[in-house]
Parts: sequence; structure tokens; C-alpha cells
Amino acid sequence: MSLQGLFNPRWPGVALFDLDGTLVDSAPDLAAAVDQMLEHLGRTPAGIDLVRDWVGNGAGILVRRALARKTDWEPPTARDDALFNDALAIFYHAYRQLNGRHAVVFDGVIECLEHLKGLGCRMAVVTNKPDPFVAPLLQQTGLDRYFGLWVGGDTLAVKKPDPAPLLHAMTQLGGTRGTTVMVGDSAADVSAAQAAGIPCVAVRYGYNFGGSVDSLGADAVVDSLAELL
Ligand SMILES: O=C(O)COP(=O)(O)O
Ligand SMILES: [Mg+2]
Repeated sequence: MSLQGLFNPRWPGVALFDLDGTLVDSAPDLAAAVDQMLEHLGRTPAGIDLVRDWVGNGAGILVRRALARKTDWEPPTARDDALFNDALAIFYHAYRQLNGRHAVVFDGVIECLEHLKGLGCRMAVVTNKPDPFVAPLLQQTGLDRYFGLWVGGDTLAVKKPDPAPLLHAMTQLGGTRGTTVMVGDSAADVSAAQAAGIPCVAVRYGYNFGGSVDSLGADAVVDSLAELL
């Protein structure tokens, strides 16, 4: 399926992009920050292969998963909260130094963004990444020149899979449901797009909590954003 197909009948439109796992491979820096946090707390580091599967629901849930050492973390008890708050503060401190250090833009992303920009498409990043880390990462990777807007994990009171961040970005860019598409790597992105009533492209190379994106019900599934040209 072509991106033009998803935008019909009124082109150009609005494209919303997830950040971690879709535009940028940020897992090395996130894993380094998680491991610094775990080591600071006297725990065994998790390593990138586990951390990659924990990314996508924001920093709070990433830290919850790291403390539980599994994707399906248990709901916290009051006793856990002091540990969680400490762990989150240590993670933020570490990631502030590490954000963007080893992050790379995935193959096919620049070609896709250049193409859409040339068509006059308006583009936003809609990420669950905490707000303070979004602009620095976009600047460091050079992606900032493509995006007139970003919505981060704490821009609104809710995050993906809630549809509100997508609808907020769409409205800010003057889009409508018939002219907007979401591009993401995880169930959080596909569910948010479905709840927002806009089509969604899922990429196979991202994180998606360690699962396949093929069965999520996305309107298109691709191995590279270059396939959308
Ligand atoms: O969970 C995160 O911090 C990153 O999330 P994203 O995949 O929405 O960019
Ligand atoms: Mg993602």
C-alpha cells in the first residue's frame, strides 16, 4: 500500500510519527541509562535485549519494568513507591547525559521524510518519551528540520495508546481524520491510531515489546519507511 493510498482523497495531509523504534534506534542509550540506574541500586544490569522490549509506554513504565525485570510488571504497592521514585530520578539523571549518544536514525527514514516534505505534507512526532528528552534527540539526529510540532509523553495528561496525543497533533497541524496517518512501531501506536479513527502504518524493525507487529491490525506493515515512497 502506498502512503498516497492512505491519504486519499485529499493530498497532501498530515503524517504523525512515533519516535523510539520508528524514527530513531534509541535503545542503546535507554539501555545504558537503565543499566546505570540498576547498578546504582545494587542490582544486575539488564542489557539492551531486555530493555528494548520495555520501551514504548514512557519512562515510568520502563523503570517499573526494569525494577520487575519483566515486561508485565506488577501493579505497585505503596512500599514500592519510594524505590520507584528513586529509580526514576536516577534514570532521568543518567539519560540526560546519554540521550542521543549512540542513537541512530533507521534506514529509510530520511528518504521518507524528504519525500513527504517535498509533497507539502505536515509532520509531527507523537512519542511517549518524556518531554525534556524529545527536542534534544530530534536536534542531535537532525530530524528537527522535518517536524513543525512534537507531542511528548507529558505534553498531555494521557499518553498513547490513548488517542488524545494523536488527535492533538492532527488538530494543531490542521489535519482531519481523512487526511492524517500515524506511523509507529508498537501496539501503543496502532491502538492509539485505531481509537483516533486514523489509519496506521506499522514498521517491523522497531521494538513492540518483543512481539510481532503483523497481527496488530495496522493498515500497512513495512520493513522500511522507504517502502512507502
Ligand atoms: O516509551 C518511550 O519512552 C518511547 O516511546 P515512543 O516509542 O512512543 O517514542
Ligand atoms: Mg515506539
